[in-house]
Amino acid sequence: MGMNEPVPGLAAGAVEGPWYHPTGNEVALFEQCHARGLAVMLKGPTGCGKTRFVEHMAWKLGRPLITVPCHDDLAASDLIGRFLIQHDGTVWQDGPLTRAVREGAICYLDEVVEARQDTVVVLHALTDHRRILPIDKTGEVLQAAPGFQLVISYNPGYQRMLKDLKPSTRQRFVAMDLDFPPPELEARIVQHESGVDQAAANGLVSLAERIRQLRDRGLAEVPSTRLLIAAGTLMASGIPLREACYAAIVSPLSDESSMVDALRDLVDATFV
Ligand SMILES: Nc1ncnc2c1ncn2[C@@H]1O[C@H](COP(=O)(O)OP(=O)(O)OP(=O)(O)O)[C@@H](O)[C@H]1O
Repeated sequence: MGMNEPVPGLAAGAVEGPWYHPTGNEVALFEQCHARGLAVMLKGPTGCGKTRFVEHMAWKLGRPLITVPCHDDLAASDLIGRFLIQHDGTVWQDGPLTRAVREGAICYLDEVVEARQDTVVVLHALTDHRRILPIDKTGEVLQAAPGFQLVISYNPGYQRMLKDLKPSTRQRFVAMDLDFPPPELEARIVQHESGVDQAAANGLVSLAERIRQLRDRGLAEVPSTRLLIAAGTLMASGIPLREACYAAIVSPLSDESSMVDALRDLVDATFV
């Protein structure tokens, strides 16, 4: 989701909110962190439900949500704001973090480990008792409005050797581990999100279980709940089961022919 875009499902499903099925005690834990102004770090593999969880919690807590996808070019000014040159001078424009601080929104920094270290450091004064955001360029020091909460996501397996969060940053967050849900629950999620029938959802999850065992045998990324939902969506729209799995699970996971063959064999064994 891009910066500043509305939360999907919020307008359409405002009564029910973005659907999220808890996998443990994460809802109560998040609520307590929110009430006490504690920043949260969501740890977990790609596509396991971190973003959906934040969307759900923002809705549940009645706070606006401002999402920022992080990347290695993300500068502090992309978060805080900058002066824009106009015909009659310059005007200051708040960045997404500053807006969240002023509005008392939940600010979600997706894949924060991608951001430059000097960018991450601007978060520090917001994550302790001060709850302030100094804006050097305007000389302002903003006090975070009630309801402001910082949430970051972090995929511990991804690029582990290359990038990591500094301990001084990590220790400013309450960490919550979100992993793929247990099989029965993951099947329910796949069924709900894709509209596929129960038998096919169970099949997709047992396929995922088998493929996830290949993690240490040459498969860099294992299939996420998101991939299973994509395959289920194709199935529900009439694409034959195996074809849907080849397109939505096997091909996105690997380009290497021996691995692709092994994955296809697993698909064929699951959906005989
Ligand atoms: N517990 C859950 N309840 C409801 N839906 C879920 C749950 N877990 C996963 N999903 C589904 O999986 C999809 C992918 O999850 P999401 O986009 O939240 O992953 P993510 O962990 O934020 O991934 P990334 O790290 O790639 O951003 C969601 O759109 C949702 O359909």
